[in-house]
Order: sequence, then structure tokens, then C-alpha cells
Amino acid sequence: MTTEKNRRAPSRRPSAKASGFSSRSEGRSPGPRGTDSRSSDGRRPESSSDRPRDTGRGEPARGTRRPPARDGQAAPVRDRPYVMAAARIEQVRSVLGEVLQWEYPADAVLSHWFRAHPKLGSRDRGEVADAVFDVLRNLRRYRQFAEIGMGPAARRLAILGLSNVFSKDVLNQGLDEAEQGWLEHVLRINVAALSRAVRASLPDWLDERLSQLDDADALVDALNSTAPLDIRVNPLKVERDAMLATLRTGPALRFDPEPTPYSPWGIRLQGRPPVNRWPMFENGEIEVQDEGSQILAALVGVKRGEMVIDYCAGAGGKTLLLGALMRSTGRLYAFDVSAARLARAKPRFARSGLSNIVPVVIADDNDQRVKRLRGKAHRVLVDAPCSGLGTLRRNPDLKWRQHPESLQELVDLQARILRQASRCVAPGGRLVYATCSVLPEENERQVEAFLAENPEFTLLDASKIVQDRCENLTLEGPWLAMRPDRHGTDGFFAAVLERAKPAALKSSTEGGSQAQDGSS
Ligand SMILES: C[S@@+](CC[C@H](N)C(=O)[O-])C[C@H]1O[C@@H](n2cnc3c(N)ncnc32)[C@H](O)[C@@H]1O
Repeated sequence: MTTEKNRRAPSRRPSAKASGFSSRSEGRSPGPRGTDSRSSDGRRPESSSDRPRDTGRGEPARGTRRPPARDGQAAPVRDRPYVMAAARIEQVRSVLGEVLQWEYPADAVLSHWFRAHPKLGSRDRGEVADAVFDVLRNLRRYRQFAEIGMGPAARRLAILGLSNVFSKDVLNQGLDEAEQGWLEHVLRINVAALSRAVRASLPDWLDERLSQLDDADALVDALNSTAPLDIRVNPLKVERDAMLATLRTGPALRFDPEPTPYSPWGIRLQGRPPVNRWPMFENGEIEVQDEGSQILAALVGVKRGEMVIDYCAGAGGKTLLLGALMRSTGRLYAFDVSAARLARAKPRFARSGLSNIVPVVIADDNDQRVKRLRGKAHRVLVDAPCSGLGTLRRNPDLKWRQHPESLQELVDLQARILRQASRCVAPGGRLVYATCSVLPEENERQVEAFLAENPEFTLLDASKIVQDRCENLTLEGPWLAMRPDRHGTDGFFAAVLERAKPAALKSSTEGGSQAQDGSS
């Protein structure tokens, strides 16, 4: 009963001073964040893959770390007397009581709960968070297991979550005899014999939809796993190789920094490093961003001096990379309807050293500033609000928070945003539509419907365009479709659409349909 987080620390660590790390870098999890991530408005909360963690998942769990192996043999799990097992079960049960109401995203609930329990240290928080997320990942199966036997189901869920965090002996110290027997029994159940929906803990509607995708089993398994943490360098400030060298000679070495395979700016870290306490984060040299999200920004293909709109900029994950790729020249509008999200982007913009970003809170419909930019932008990115189902590795609660009705609302919203944003694209300019979903109705079908209504746009081959910046990435095209089972990233989708120049439009439509944006 150990987790993949049982990584051994390197035996010798260079001094913090020599590496440029402050001793704080090994410190506690980051502080609170806004609570407007409530997504009962049918909008996906921003992917936490693009945000530093503040959910207590910053340190490996106590009672699970192994001391260094001797003579090539793994050392036994350290089973020190552990008076906290009973308390920890109650803590996890208490958090689950709030999370399972599905009113707020799980990481927001955790942050809130940790603020209300300030005496817990970073390892305590890590254990609680790991157990809660394990329950969310396996909820359907655990609920079935919890029904076997006596006692409150919520406590049994907490015990199951902690069974993947603590060793058996440590956990047993918090269990009575009946609970120990029940746990032994359910952990012996042959999971492989269960239906996929139960085994992988998916609601039926989602299992059905995912089963229609290629290699569905591999995708489902990958979405149900835990993810590493990707960061990226700010190309305006530092080269990736230089940053890798710094990380490898400092305390970050124990998080195994490696270059990401496809993005030229990415660095992958294992475990849950407290990145946002590191000096290179505070001075804007690195940002947290999943490799897939970095690739989407690359796909926009921005150039120096252009006018670019990031139409759904949120907390600025992609805006930051776009701005750096424009070398802080031209003008990059960061639009969003959420003032709170844009407010969270502002400190990131400030750290980055970029001076070309113009954040603008826009109205949901009929915004005058958007109208003024009709037909003017060289590039428009629509990183649309979506189900977020490509990010289940990091946000497993989304499979329980989404349902077919909320999905349909999102599909309608995406179509509306795509239509509005497309009006800003200049003739010959490009519109990039992206989601972090793996569902065709939010992706391919959405783009096909848009193209059918907007003949002045043509679909370009995203797989070829992305190779300009990510040469190792070979995709089928014409879409950009990243998957955790194939690429080790979150699930992302993107399409690149080019707006015809007036002459081309005239000849292709032979005087037929007109551009529908009012700018023609
Ligand atoms: C997927 S998130 C964006 C994430 C962001 N691009 C990043 O990389 O961090 C989608 C965003 O769309 C915004 N949004 C929702 N409706 C919108 C609309 N009608 N116009 C513009 N933005 C909208 C949401 O507030 C949310 O921040």
C-alpha cells in the first residue's frame, strides 16, 4: 500500500545558497487563492495544471517514504509509531463531507479547509490531500466497497483513501478490528473483474462517451492516474538548459527535473514540489504550465509586433507564453468575462516582465471594445470554457461535477464565444480554438459546425504548424489532440482556422456567401 510518491531523496544535496534557493523553498504549501473558481455557472474552473498548487499536495506523505535502499534491496516502509492515524481518518472524512457536496472544486475546498486548520503542517496537509484525491479518483468503486460492512460510509471512504497513503500497519493503528477485517477483504477484491465504469470509477454517461474514442481503456487508465508537475521557463528571461542546470544543483534535484519531450520550454518535475516558493518562480523565470498547454500556446504561431487576442485569458496561463513568444512587442489583449480571474493573472504578468499585455474584462455579449477590434487581430486564441475532462489526472472531481446537461450548456457557450471571437480575426489572420477536453462534441464537432456556418474560414493542419516550435511532436492532423496515454500531457485539443483574404474569399465563393462578421 504505497504510492508512486515513495521516491528516494538523493543522498547528497548541494547547499541552498549555492543553488540560488532560499531555505523557504522547502517550506510549506502556498497560501490561499480566490474562491471564485466555483463552477456552478457551468464554466470549467481553470485547469489547476496551470496554477501553482495550494492544496497541500506539496510534500510526500508521512509514513510512506522509504529510507535509501541498501545492497540493492528496497528498505522496508518506515512504520514508526503513529498516533495520528485515527485523527487523519477523521480529517479526511471531514474534508470529504464538504467536497462530496460538489458545490466547489475539490482543490478550492481543500485550500479553504487548510486555512481553517492552520496547525496542520505541510506533510499533514499532503496526506489529507492525497487521500481526498484518491477517493475522488476511485469514488464509484470505493462507494461499492464502503457498502460492504458496517459503520458510516464516509469514514470508510476516508479509510480507503488513506490506504493508498499510509502503510497497512500505520493505518491499522486508527482502525478497530472490524474495520481492519473489512479493509483486508475489500482490498483483496479482483478489480480487473469489475466493469470499466466501476473499475475506473466513471459515471455511466462519461464511460459511454469515452468508450467511443480510440484506445479508450488506455485513455481512461491514464486519466485516472496522478500527474507530474510541468513548469516552463520564461523565454524572455532564461534558457531551459540553464534553468535545468540550476534546478539540478539545488534542492529541486529531488524532484527529478527533466526536459519535457515536446515543448522546448518545459521541465517536468516528479512529486509535488513547492514551486511557488522558489526564487525563480518569484522572479518570473518559471511558471507552472502543463506541457500540453505550452504546446497550445506554441500553436498560435505569434510573431513580433502582431496584434493578438487571448479571448478567454483566465488567469493568464497561455497569455504569458504568447507574450514572451512575441518578445514583449506588439499588443496582446487578455480578454475574459471574469474580473476575478484576470485579477489573478495580474501578478503573474508583473513577474513575467512582459510589457505588451493589455488585460480587459469584457461583457459576455455585445462588448464595445470587442466590436472595435473587428477584423483587426492577426491571431485570436479561444481557450474555451470546457468540461475540463482532459485534466482528470489533476481534477478528478470534474467527472462527478459534470453531467450531460452541463456539457450541453458548455457546448452552446463555446459556439457563441467562437462566433464572437472569430469576428476579431483580420483577413489572412488565424483563429485557434482550444479546449482541455477529450470529448468530440466540445472539439472536432464544434469546429466543424463553425466551419459550416463560416465559409471564410478554412481549417489548417495543426499537426504541421506545431512542428515549427515542437519538432518532436508528430501528430496525425488536422487537429492537435494531446492525450495523457499518448503524450504524457493532460488531454488537450486545438484547431487552427485561417480567415480568407477578401480576394481569396471572392474567388472561393464566386460571389456567393459573405463574411458574417460585419467587418467585410
Ligand atoms: C479554459 S479557461 C481559460 C484558461 C486560460 N486561457 C489559461 O490558459 O489559464 C476559460 C475562460 O473563459 C472565460 N469565459 C467564459 N465565458 C466567456 C466569454 N463569453 N468571453 C470570454 N471569456 C469567457 C472564463 O472566465 C475562463 O477564464
